[in-house]
Amino acid sequence: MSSPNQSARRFTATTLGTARIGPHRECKRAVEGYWADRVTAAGLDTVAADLRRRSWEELTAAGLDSIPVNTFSYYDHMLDTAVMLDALPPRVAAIEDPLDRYFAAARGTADIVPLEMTKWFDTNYHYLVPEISSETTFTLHPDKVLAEVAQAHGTGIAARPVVIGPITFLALAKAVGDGPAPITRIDDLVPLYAELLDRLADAGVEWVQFDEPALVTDVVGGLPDLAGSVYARLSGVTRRPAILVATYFGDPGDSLAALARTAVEGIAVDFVEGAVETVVAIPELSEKLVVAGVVDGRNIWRTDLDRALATLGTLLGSAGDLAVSTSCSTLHVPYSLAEEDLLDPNLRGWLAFASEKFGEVATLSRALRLGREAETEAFDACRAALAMRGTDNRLRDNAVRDRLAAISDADVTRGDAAIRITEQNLRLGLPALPTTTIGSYPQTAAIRKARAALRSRAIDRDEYLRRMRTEIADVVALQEKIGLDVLVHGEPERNDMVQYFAEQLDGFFATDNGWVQSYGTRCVRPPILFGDVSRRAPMTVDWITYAQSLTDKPVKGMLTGPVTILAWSFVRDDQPVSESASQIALAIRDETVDLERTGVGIIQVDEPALRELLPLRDADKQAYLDWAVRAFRLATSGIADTTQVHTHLCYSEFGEVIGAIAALDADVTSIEAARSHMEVLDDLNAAGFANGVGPGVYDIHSPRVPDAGEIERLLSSALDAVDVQRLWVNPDCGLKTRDTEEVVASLTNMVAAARTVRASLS
Ligand SMILES: Nc1nc2c(c(=O)[nH]1)N[C@@H](CNc1ccc(C(=O)N[C@@H](CCC(=O)N[C@@H](CCC(=O)N[C@@H](CCC(=O)O)C(=O)O)C(=O)O)C(=O)O)cc1)CN2
Ligand code: MET
Ligand SMILES: [Zn+2]
Repeated sequence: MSSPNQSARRFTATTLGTARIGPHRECKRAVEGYWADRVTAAGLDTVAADLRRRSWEELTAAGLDSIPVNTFSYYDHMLDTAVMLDALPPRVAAIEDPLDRYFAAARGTADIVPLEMTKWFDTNYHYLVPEISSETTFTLHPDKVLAEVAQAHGTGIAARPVVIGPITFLALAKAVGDGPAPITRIDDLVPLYAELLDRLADAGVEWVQFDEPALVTDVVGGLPDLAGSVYARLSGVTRRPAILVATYFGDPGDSLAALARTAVEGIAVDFVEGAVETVVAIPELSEKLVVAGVVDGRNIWRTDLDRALATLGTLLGSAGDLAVSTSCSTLHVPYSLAEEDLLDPNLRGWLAFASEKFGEVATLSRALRLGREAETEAFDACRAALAMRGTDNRLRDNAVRDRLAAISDADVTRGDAAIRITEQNLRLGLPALPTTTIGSYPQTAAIRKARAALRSRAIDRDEYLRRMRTEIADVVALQEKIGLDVLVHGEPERNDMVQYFAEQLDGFFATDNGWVQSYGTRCVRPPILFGDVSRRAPMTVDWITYAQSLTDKPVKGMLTGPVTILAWSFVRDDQPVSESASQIALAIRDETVDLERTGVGIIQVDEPALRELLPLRDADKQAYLDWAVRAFRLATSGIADTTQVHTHLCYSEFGEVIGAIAALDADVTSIEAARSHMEVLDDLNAAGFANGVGPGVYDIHSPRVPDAGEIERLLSSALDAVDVQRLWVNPDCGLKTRDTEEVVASLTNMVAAARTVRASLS
């Protein structure tokens, strides 16, 4: 096999990528400052350059000998790739300043609709979906990657630029207009990637990493053949760095053999997700560098070093050379345990955030080369911590297990849906086309400051409760003024719709500073699910009953569903996630029962993450949907048929889960539809769904205020698909990220539109 880079220095320890928000969310603050005109472009650049430098220094100091660069981003790495390929949509082309054009594509402006946002594989990270039309002409603009390489070389770093590969870029893009599926444009991209290789060689780059996580999925057909042909062509380029193709989030299956038959020098494989047998079966790998992802890049458990070293040992005979790595970018885990002062000391020993993972990678790499004896201390400490975890009595709660064992089909089934809705209508007395919102109202600076003040003890619990009640009273009054039919309390007391519940459940730990990017500048602190789950006390009852005491209109009880709590937490690796989901479902079920007991007539159980956990391979999907639906039904079947259950889903490509949405059997389902023009309603009908539905009538992710006319038109087209008795009127999602002025204007128009359409019915 002849390649220009057989002599490329093979590395031994790396990570596929790193977080970029900054250890204290410096990048988030700088970017939001730039949007608010408090920070200049130069100021932003300084913050970014400093974050990159600190990150590379940390990786080098930890002992990694190949450092990923170009993993930094002001917003999203798919968007960065679209910029690199000159594939931004024409509607932003008139914006001259490149940074402002970039942010316009990401967030929209008063009159520009942003790119759609969707989940990155089965994670809670969202990428911006590139739009490819038949008019899209790709050209190469490698400024960003070259600038990061130059910065890295300036600091003497062994930089390995990371770029999303052409297959994954196109597989995740969407066709607009009458354009064909983006993946059919692959032959237009390969020459640009070849040109990129040439430019990187000019810049003195030794290794480049092309990320191809699409290869572990079935998103488009024929991926193995495509992988073989694309990388045969790219590895045939005469002047180029060595190529590492990175697969992660699953077993690459047949794509691995296809890649191994090309002249690429390295392939990264996610061994946390299995794949050892796949590797062992491929003789061509004996000429490659296999970058072994044995340290979990997306969960927070301390690596079992003995087990990881054994896996590496198994691979030794199959790979030409082995480097140790995290399984994927550490984008998905917090920066460092060092920031967690309040963490339970036992638990701390069981965990590894990004910093600690880099240490594990280096330890394993040395142990692989020098023998375990060279790392005795690290292995001993690991064994001791894991032994402690194995015997911690908080892991098992027999009361919860006994309760679950006794659950029967009757416990996950409500009465006949048609009879339920008749009884609920009698009880609630709502008008046709009832208007409502999804739960949250703007999380204002005052609300967040109050919570920060409570944390720092600048105010006491009573003062905090008083302030939150004032917020609730304001939001209730606002909704009455706007004329909504079903009110909410506004969720001011929730730092996050998952963390809030996790903080009140046994079996979970929350972090102080465990921030992870969710999209753009928005971050979350996923709680750590470590043991059996149970509810200590009611979690929402006081807030909802307070809100209900202020109004005669119905106030919805507002809960997060078991699948979503699970999806947005770091989950246990010592039992099937389906079991954890059932345990959480029981806790939520207890809460619904308590809400009902206090007279609450409508309870919403949000499941926005239902689609996200869908397995990447077709073969695994049905089993997931079965347990996910059962968990939701377990959570919502403990109450009377006269209590109306709502659910809410967002950000979803509902296609493959539409049957599951129907199977949830909620009385009313609010669903994202504004951007897809109500098409989802036909799909729901086709799936046999006959319950109430609230297709979102405007997109809350954009600052744009919809006018009443456009909402009327959407409602009319919705009425073509569903009976008037089934249709609800609501936005796409919660309003927490918007400001009050936009919310008032949008909801006022929404209520006006509902009234107009209602009047036209009689
Ligand atoms: N977990 C989760 N995943 C989700 C969603 C979600 O709601 N939750 N929604 C979808 C979209 N994702 C989203 C993710 C985050 C946010 C979001 O608004 N995040 C906030 C943080 C929310 C939070 O945890 N707030 C805390 C801490 C707020 C904070 O930063 N406080 C300051 C101090 C307060 C101040 O002076 O402003 C600090 O700690 O420094 C609170 O309110 O208590 C942000 O990035 O700004 C929105 C949508 C999908 N995935
Ligand atoms: C991401 S789905 C959000 C649902 C939640 N009830 C809210 O309104 O914020
Ligand atoms: Zn939502």
